[in-house]
Amino acid sequence: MREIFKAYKLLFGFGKKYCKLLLYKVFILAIIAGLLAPVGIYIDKEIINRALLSAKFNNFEIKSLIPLFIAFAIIALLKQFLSDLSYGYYSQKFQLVIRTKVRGELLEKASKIKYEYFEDEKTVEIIDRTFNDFDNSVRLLFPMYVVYFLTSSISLVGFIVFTAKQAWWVPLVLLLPFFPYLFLQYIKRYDFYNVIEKYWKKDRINDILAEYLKSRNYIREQRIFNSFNYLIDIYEQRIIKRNKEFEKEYKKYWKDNLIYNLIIDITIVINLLIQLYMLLTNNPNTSIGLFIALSGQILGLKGLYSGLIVPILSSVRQMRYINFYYKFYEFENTKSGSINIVPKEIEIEFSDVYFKYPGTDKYILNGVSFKIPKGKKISLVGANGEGKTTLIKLLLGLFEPTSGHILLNNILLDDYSEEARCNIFAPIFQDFYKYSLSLKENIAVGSIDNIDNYKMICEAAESAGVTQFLYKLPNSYDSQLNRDFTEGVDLSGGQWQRIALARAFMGNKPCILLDEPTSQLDPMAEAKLYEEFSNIIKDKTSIFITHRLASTKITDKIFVLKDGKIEEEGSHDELMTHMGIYYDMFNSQRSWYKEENIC
Ligand SMILES: Nc1ncnc2c1ncn2[C@@H]1O[C@H](COP(=O)(O)OP(=O)(O)OP(=O)(O)O)[C@@H](O)[C@H]1O
Repeated sequence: MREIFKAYKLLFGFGKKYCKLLLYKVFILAIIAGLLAPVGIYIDKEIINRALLSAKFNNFEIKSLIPLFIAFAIIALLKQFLSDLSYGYYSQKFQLVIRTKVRGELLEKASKIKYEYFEDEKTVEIIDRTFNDFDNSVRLLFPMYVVYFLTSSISLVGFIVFTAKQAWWVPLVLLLPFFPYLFLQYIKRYDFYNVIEKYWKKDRINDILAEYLKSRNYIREQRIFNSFNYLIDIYEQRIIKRNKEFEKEYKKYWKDNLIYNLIIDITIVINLLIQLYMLLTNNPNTSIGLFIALSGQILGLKGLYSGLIVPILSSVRQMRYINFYYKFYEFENTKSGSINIVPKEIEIEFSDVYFKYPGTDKYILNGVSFKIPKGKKISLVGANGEGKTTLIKLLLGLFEPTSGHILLNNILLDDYSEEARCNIFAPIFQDFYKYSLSLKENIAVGSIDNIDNYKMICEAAESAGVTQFLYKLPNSYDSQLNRDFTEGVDLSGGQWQRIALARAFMGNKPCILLDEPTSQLDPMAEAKLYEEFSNIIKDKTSIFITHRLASTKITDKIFVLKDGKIEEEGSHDELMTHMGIYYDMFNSQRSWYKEENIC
């Protein structure tokens, strides 16, 4: 219960902050809607009693009934109007506020939390559900449940007032099944919600599979490999299995509901009989009018009960989603030190760095130590999965070392502010993002502060060779990329890679980190880029991850990563003389090139 109050405090806080008036309007509306029930009973009673009286004495006077008829019509219309206003308008409006303002707050928080939360399944669930389920829960909790609960409570009070006048025990009979009904519903429904929760993980896996079946990038491969039917089969089998399990739960739920409904139905009959008894025994506070008016309401007792119970019970379920919101806000923000200066030159030092990914036991880095002097360029090589990209992620502060230190110009990396770090490093990963934005924006994301610096964007594009295909684009730098929009243009992998490179050249950052920057370029383009590279990166400190060992020649030194350690270190010639891992790797590639030449 405390959690529910806490959640409503949070929601009313949003309401107060973003739409104060709406908050008040909802409460006023709910109170009016609640009052309509007892007022309706009174009006119905009066109309029937007066009509019967007139008929008895044969002096039917329509005039005296007109105000009552008008009130009757107003109540009937108002009921519908208030319901539409509440569920059709206020509810949507509040959700829109949540979707825009609160989601904006969530996005801002997401931009600050440590990157590691996006790579751990447990925390990914929290992020996913905060974004997807939270605003839906909010819509239900407010205004829906609030209106539902307030309206039903006030209606019930009206009911109690009318029936208590007949005899003190009549409202008790009315309320008698409420508590066992609430209790049974609580236990069973709670179970049912627990079952639903278990399916989140399975549903997520299915959703990911469904995404493969409808997303352009995946469909191409499925067509080529003809794996479409196989994936559809898996998807269908999973869904059928899930639905069967779910069906069992629904059946159980339906059976339980039969019992609840029976309790309510028996209550309805008992209360109707009580009203009849009151009428037949000439109870002074009963009349035919009241009997008919109350009977109508008693028949709707189920709605009244669910109006009281559903908001309470469903609120319990919604708390799970609201809890995701709290957990999300408990995520630590990326550490940001106090040093705001961006040095012109950077020296990088890893000192005995150990690292394992959060939630895993295996050390990916096992005591890595090295130093890259200012302005020097190194190649980082090693077999797949040796931890090259991981090392870059650590250098960027996306993850923190499990132990050991990373220093920039002899200062701990953590001591630099986040902003400074962003302005020091220009990283390009293998899986860089292809934004459905204009070419200009796609380049400028590398240093978004320079989005309007046309000269810088052009220079970055020139350095990365983007200008070589610029003439093919319909609107030059303003061309929309990707085919998500009708006017969008598709580019080749190599062309995209050049754009990604251009991002790295934005903002004149002192340290460039390139993770396989030329893997998609054709050999001539790659060779040319290497030629130009020294000029482009000039005095910048650079780390160059590559599997094409020929490219290591443009760097000053080569580090070979093996079993989480720098196993070899030196120039190309030194490592070749050493005849270790690098020597073997280089020779295997050399022989491959030779064979190809022979062909
Ligand atoms: N978020 C993560 N959680 C757990 N393990 C991870 C995560 N990301 C990567 N790994 C693991 O870390 C190891 C190193 O991965 P990394 O991408 O750094 O290798 P790499 O040397 O860059 O490989 P490649 O040459 O294939 O790009 C791999 O075994 C990988 O499975």
